[in-house]
Amino acid sequence: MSNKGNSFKQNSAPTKKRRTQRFNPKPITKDRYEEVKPARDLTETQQKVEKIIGLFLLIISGLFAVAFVSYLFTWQEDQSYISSSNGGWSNLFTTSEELEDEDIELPIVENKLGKFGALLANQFIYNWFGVASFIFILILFTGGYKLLYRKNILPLGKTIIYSLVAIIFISITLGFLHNFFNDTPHFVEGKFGFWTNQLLKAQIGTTGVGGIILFTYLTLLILIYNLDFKINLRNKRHAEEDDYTEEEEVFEPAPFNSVRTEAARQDLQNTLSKNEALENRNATPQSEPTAYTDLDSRASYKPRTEFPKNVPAALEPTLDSTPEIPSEEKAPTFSLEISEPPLAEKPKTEGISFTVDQPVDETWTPPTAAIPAPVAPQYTPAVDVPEEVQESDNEEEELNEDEAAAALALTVEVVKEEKEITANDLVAKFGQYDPKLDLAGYQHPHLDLLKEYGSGKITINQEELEANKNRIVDTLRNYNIEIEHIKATVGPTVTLYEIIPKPGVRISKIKNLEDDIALSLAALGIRIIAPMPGKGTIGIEVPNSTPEMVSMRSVIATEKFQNTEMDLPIALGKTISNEVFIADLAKMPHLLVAGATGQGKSVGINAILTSLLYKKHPSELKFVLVDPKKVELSLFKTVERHFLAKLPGEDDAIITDTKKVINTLNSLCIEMDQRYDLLKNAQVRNLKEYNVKFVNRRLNPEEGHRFLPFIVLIVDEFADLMMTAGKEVEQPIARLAQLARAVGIHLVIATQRPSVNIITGTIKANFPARLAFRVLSKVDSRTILDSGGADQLIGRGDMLLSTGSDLIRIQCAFVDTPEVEQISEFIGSQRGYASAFMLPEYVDESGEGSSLSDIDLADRDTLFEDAARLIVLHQQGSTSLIQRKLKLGYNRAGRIIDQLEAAGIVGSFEGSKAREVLYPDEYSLEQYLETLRNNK
Ligand SMILES: Nc1ncnc2c1ncn2[C@@H]1O[C@H](COP(=O)(O)OP(=O)(O)OP(=O)(O)O)[C@@H](O)[C@H]1O
Repeated sequence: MSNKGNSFKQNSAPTKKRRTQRFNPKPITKDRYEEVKPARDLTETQQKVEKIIGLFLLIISGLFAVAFVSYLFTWQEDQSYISSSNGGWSNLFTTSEELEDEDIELPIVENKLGKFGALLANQFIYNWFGVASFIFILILFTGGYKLLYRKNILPLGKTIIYSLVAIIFISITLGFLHNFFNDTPHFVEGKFGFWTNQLLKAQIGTTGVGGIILFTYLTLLILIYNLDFKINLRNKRHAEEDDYTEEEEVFEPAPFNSVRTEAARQDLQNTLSKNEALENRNATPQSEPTAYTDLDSRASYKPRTEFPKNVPAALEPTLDSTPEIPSEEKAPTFSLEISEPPLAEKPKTEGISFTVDQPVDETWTPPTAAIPAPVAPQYTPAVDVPEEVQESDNEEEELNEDEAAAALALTVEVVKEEKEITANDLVAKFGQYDPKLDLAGYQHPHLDLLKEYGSGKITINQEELEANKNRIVDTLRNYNIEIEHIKATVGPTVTLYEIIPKPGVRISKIKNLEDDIALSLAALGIRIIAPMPGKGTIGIEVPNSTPEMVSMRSVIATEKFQNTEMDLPIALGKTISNEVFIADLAKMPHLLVAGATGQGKSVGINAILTSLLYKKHPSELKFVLVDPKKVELSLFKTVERHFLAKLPGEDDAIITDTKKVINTLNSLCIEMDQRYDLLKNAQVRNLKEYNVKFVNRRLNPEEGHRFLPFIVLIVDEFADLMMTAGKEVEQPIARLAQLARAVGIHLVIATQRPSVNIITGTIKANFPARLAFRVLSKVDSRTILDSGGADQLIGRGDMLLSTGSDLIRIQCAFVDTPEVEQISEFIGSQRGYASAFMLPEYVDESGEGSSLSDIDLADRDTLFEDAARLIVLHQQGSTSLIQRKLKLGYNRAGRIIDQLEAAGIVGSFEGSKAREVLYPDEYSLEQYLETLRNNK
């Protein structure tokens, strides 16, 4: 795989162009136009008023533009009319004759907007803010556009605030510059700019005003671009180095070959080992790669010439705090905080041999020419460190305590400073590490690849509402339940009627009437929520007679999705109150999806994938796609070199074969373990903190550190896997679900059959977020959601999301196969990485992988099925049992047990113990045997 893409040089010496790309906010393109919240809350009259005001503002903005532009050319000619000494605005109401009497020449004005235009432009430009007044046109246009089209061309609030600030500063700055260019017309800065400057000048002089203006602009640059004052930093560093050299002389021991040197070095090692102990408080072993950094620090005790000045990064002993992602204010997005397991508790994978095939494209290649490799100090080769540290431990008591304390204090300080400077220096010199640089020209899919379905608006059928309301009230009245108040909220597919019963009515009574209400409304999919959490009402959800499709486009186009700061935003659809629902997969942190066949599960999975593809850059996210059905996810094959991850040596990134699924899951476990080790070395708690540190060049790629993309595992048909591989799949899935969230590995597991032997207790416990499409029975609904409800959904993307505490009904966004194809092709046609993201290699621990795969299940023993039943019945996987009961010879029984293992009915050979039986009951076995027979 080529490594050129992300070479240090490319990522280290940003050209001017690159900086601009990084710092400049994204240009506003048509795709980024955001839709304003639907006008469903407004009455028709209000909507009309809004449109009229919008149109008015747009036209006014056009007229302002005409008046202002023409003022620039005609102000001199119109001077006599507009000057306040001649009457100013009051002239507007004076007739031509009267003006003529006052010796004002005709034609009165040249301004293209006539007398009014001349006066208006004069007011804004001359009397107020000078040419900066043109910005008012932008404000009027943005406001007008928003009201008329119900779309934001720019965020209105921000535009107004920024524009007003800009008007003031531009006016003042131009006023200041006027001091130096006297021949410019006076209206350039307007009276505001002029007088503000005069006032300030009187107090602090021209230089003072210049200083304030410069300060203001630099402050703005810092606020917007976090401007770096590199020169200062570098100077500071040199100054510090110089200071340090002086101190260094005090501590410089005698020549290295003398006995005294050896002792001094020993002391130093002792203090360093203490220092390391302090820094790695929570158990970084001395031989861990961090020694590299510390060695560099040790080198600081060598003469200057050997100091590795350009060490790429250094570990920073304090934890970086990750900036909090502001949660969406109004949106009902949920964020599920689950405390991460302490690193120490992370189980280790034992006995699995693997080699790491590091995807070079994803890593920062260490400097070669630009930055010399660190010079290892001659007297302390890296490999010697642990040994010496041990020795020093033994001699610790012999140390002179005072000296040690002094040396320790100094060392800690020096080490810290050097690390700080090295990392900061690198950032100052080369900018932050940019993971996107390899595919800098990558374009996110644009909105036009998605289709608009339906009108996108909710049509309220008053008659239907009224009729349903009456029927609900009547039905309840038949059962002597009186209602105080009833209110309807119309969603895309379902209308929610909230009722407040008269005091004294028992809630359970209404809940029991579910079927009766459904009967009276002659509608499927009635769901009663009694009581509505946090509302004090009882909700009755009734399907609309004409459901509205929610298109993926209408969800992706919203401001809420475009501006979301979530790590892994998934736009699921719209809630019952027609609000766009976006959830953060990173916080869920895993999602279990269930639904009977044909109810919208595949569309749901496509919606999840599409949202992530729209939002993330290929460097930030990789998918592991498991598709036993072989057809559902094959559309994503084209994005292999951008977004997919696979095992080394595999041809296909989309995994369809059960054995390969097991290998991939185990490989993901290894990736998880490796990531935990990296996190531990970096002394951070999660992927985000880790990446922040890496981007700030505080982690050394030579120690194996790399930018870590999120990995999302999507399994389209989990039941199939559980049937064929049982525990072998369940175990790694459970392990990943328990531990992987902190290292950015998230799982989305879908199943048609939410039965307890598929969604086992272990799996359920680790998937707090569950998404249920319509299922066929209440039992299934209980299995997936721990409550009923999913059996009452109406299908076609109608779904319930359980977040542990809440149950939210959502209409899933619809994205059709051709759209997904187009998106994949759009991404696939762009330049990608040399290959898919490589997962660590997994070699089957038992070494039986190859021999098992040699077994051809199509060529099963005639007694294979009988043996399987026998073993499942006795729950004992032993060859001798088959031998005895089926009266077979050892060899044949042995062959059958191998076949049973290859078929995933029994586990692997476990020495003297009987093999594990992977099917709990005959029923599941029979189902599996049937699949085997059909596949024959
Ligand atoms: N969100 C949605 N909005 C409107 N219609 C939908 C939606 N989701 C699914 N449908 C309709 O339902 C049909 C079946 O959906 P889908 O293929 O996703 O079902 P499924 O649960 O994956 O079925 P299977 O498990 O058999 O693959 C779609 O072809 C589409 O017509």
